[in-house]
Amino acid sequence: MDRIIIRGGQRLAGRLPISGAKNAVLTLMPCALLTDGKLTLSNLPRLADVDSFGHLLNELGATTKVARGAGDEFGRVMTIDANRIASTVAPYDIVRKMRASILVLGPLLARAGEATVSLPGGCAIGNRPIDLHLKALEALGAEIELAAGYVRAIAPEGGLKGGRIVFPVVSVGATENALMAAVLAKGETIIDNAAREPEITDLCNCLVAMGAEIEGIGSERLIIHGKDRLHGADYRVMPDRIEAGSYACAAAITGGELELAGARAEDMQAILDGLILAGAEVKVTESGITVAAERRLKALTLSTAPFPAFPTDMQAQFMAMLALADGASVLTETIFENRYMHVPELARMGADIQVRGRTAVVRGVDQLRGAEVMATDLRASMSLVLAGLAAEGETQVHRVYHLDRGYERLETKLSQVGADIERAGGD
Ligand SMILES: CC(=O)N[C@H]1[C@@H](OP(=O)(O)OP(=O)(O)OC[C@H]2O[C@@H](n3ccc(=O)[nH]c3=O)[C@H](O)[C@@H]2O)O[C@H](CO)[C@@H](O)[C@@H]1O
Ligand SMILES: C=C(OP(=O)(O)O)C(=O)O
Repeated sequence: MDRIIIRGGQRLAGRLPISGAKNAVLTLMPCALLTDGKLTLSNLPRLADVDSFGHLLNELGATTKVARGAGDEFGRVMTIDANRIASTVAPYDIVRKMRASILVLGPLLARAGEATVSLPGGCAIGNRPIDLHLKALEALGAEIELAAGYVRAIAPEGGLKGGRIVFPVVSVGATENALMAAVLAKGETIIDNAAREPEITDLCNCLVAMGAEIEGIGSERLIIHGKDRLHGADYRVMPDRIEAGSYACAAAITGGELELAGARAEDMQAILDGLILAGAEVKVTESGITVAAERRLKALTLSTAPFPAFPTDMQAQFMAMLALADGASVLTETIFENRYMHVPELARMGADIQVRGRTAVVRGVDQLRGAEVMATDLRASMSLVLAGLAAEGETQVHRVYHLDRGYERLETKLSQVGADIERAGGD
């Protein structure tokens, strides 16, 4: 298994292009199942999850073609043709690699009238049930059965019917599945307490480009007027706000200055506010966002919550950054019950962090030291890379496959702005 080797202490400076968003592309790809036309996605990031989702779509009978993007620095173009759905079963082997596979449930059910998807199960950051996805589909008339580790959903005679969905808690994935099912249901669907993450807006915009009718885009109430059919479309994947936020932390933790080319400030205001409060300088330009830090950062108090608040997907990266700040920071994780797997690894590099329940107190230290550390999940891995960039000496981050799920060409991008970083094989 590959590892990443970082010799820390380099100040990062320069222009770093931001790729298409993982969490957007993973909900845009299943939209192809809603139409017999072709869906062409540009600004497609090179990520293991995109490959896995492509394999899943192939398994269902869709063809996927990938080409180089014109003018894009990294982005590619994928054309998905699900003219014929050959299977409505998403097998365990693919679903276990990528939880977002559950997002084929809504579209398959809406278009083919049935779907059988392996239950994704728990993962390192928490339990992650799918009860809200299933309740939402039931509200549209689906019958659901759980057996042998699979969820089987069947639409009523004549197809799904519009309905009323009120989410008791905000769920990104459940909102996505509900939306993708409702666009082909008969009549009107109202979704209340919908997630408002920018990736949901991206999904709505793509569905509208395919002929869907959705009111309230970007708000917590979505009203969908179902259509008999959707058509193909060309759609550009939004920039990755979490990748941009992660590299903003890389600029801040190394006392450097990075231009995050293509990043959109309106998608990540809470992240930028956090950086500014910590003492970083943030400039929004026409082509992206520039983040710089000249002095030692200051401690922060932060709590994760659904958009527009501070995202859980940035908690680990901020923790690494604050491990070197002046004073004691208090971070509270309210979304996932077990998202502190990076704490013991950061501690091995000299960080002073105490976790009590959902709250972590991070007392800034003067220096981190390189060490061999183990990545446990995607953002935990990034927090270790960030710590390694600032640490004295060499850091080896093992289990790099987590990073490959969500960061396109991490070593290339970071070495182009001055990091001493490389990928090495086998451990
Ligand atoms: C591919 C993708 O877009 N992943 C993102 C998505 O994950 P994902 O869509 O899985 O996250 P959710 O928003 O659904 O989860 C939020 C909370 O709701 C709970 N829950 C969720 C569904 C359900 O049926 N029942 C239930 O109890 C979860 O356990 C969690 O505590 O949003 C998360 C929260 O912003 C991000 O961290 C992930 O990066
Ligand atoms: C938790 C994440 O992703 P996923 O939902 O794909 O596991 C993430 O992107 O940080």
